[in-house]
Amino acid sequence: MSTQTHPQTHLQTSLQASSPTGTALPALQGRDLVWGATRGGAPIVRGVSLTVRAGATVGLIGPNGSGKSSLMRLLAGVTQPQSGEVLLGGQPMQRLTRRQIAHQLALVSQMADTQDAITVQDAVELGRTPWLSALQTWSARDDAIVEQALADVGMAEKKGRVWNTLSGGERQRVHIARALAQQTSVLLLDEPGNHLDIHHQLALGQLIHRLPGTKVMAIHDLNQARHCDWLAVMQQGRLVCEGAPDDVLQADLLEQVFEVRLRVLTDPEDGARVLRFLPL
Ligand SMILES: Nc1ncnc2c1ncn2[C@@H]1O[C@H](COP(=O)(O)OP(=O)(O)OP(=O)(O)O)[C@@H](O)[C@H]1O
Repeated sequence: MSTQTHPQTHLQTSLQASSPTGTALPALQGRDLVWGATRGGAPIVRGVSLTVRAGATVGLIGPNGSGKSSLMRLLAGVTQPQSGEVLLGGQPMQRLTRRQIAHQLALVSQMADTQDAITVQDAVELGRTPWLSALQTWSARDDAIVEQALADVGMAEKKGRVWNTLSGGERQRVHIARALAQQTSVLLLDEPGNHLDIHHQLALGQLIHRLPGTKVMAIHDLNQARHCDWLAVMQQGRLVCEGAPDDVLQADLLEQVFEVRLRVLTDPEDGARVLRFLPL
């Protein structure tokens, strides 16, 4: 597979471009998205187009402040682009109701918090809200889905705990459980490993990759990003490169985008490649 670099970037133009789309309808698509122009300044998201194939796990990488979270919020329909559009399952998002969006897409955002004195169980049950109505009231199936989501993130034993007594990592796991309970075909995760200890980071990585459906996650750990099917690289509000992880995570790109020097090591035990980063 090849990488695709984008016209705005100074990065070297890539090999032949291959579409991440395949033949199926993309699960999620951003078209020429622009957002967040400050007075007299450049927009924060600057003409980003990204196609996410159904069933793919896409990693969004880039330095601090490059616009990953801003792009995630646009793709989730939480903020509206100043120009461009987002298509969800082929449908322009602006024509969908909040409930229709919530049936298809869940977002785990960074720094989401609440002051409400809710329990872990209450927080995860919120994930079922889009599916409830006067005709569709809470059922045993909803209980089972919530229970499974709590178990998936290892929070079942703490389901009675009150939100403000939880640690940062526990809160993050509850956010993820709430999104899992929403049972959508598209899951957007903004730095899901944030606050998690190494055990829970690995467990979460395995869980995310086991989950069916389409996943887009902003991620800082480039060794973990290698497990995605596709990587998209943000720099100064632009998507500057995308492709298969091993094609994207090359020394020249890492030097230009992250200002680090790459060394690739091999684990003598299983032959796995490990990326090591050094200052330039
Ligand atoms: N609502 C806002 N108003 C003004 N500036 C904003 C707003 N949201 C984001 N920014 C700015 O836009 C830039 C991109 O922010 P964003 O959070 O999207 O980056 P990021 O790539 O997710 O960063 P990080 O890796 O640090 O989480 C940053 O300089 C940030 O300060």
